[in-house]
Amino acid sequence: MATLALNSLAIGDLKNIHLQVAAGEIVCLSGASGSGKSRLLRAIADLDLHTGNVHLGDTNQNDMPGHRWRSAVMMVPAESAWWHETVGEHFPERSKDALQQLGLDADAFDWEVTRLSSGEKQRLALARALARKPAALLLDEPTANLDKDSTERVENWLRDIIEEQQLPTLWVAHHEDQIARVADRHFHIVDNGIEQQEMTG
Ligand SMILES: Nc1ncnc2c1ncn2[C@@H]1O[C@H](COP(=O)(O)OP(=O)(O)OP(=O)(O)O)[C@@H](O)[C@H]1O
Repeated sequence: MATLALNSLAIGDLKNIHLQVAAGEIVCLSGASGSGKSRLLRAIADLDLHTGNVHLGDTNQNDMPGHRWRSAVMMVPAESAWWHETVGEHFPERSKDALQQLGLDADAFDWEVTRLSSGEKQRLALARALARKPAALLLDEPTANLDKDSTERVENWLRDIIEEQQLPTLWVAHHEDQIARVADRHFHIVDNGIEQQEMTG
């Protein structure tokens, strides 16, 4: 049950970012294309050089080896890389629950990754990330390739897990209606910083 805290974080054009995401809270981040949303997530995941501090609970990002930090503060990028031939090889164990809850065929573990549609890849990337039991989540447009039904199914699945496992979550989203459905708070990138928005609905 930890808070994810950004203090004076700076990367690219984004400067002096301060934000605390509480355990179980979903903070949505929006901004124009190229405004730095993905780079901000990459800085928090310690994938790109940045200045400032990121803490998960009492742990400073700088005090933990990068690979351990990234398995705790798990980023799901918009486009995931797949290292093995079949889907199942990317998972520590073959629990079919997540697949079914995401509306995927229970046999998907045996499929070759190349056979997956972009929407299936996106759902599997989420299932793969959650199977590793992270302590915080960074989601980069997690439903970008999904139709309306799949989007709502994935939103509900994520919200349940985030609540149940009390994961502080930063969720990059473009659509106001999605933000209204999932966000506890919403920030928009303005003038190289983030500005809290009023929640609608
Ligand atoms: N490694 C890098 N070094 C320097 N500049 C970079 C690097 N990666 C991305 N950029 C630039 O930083 C800016 C922000 O990119 P980013 O991918 O974070 O935007 P974004 O807000 O996520 O956009 P979109 O909504 O289109 O995905 C862009 O101008 C991009 O070209």
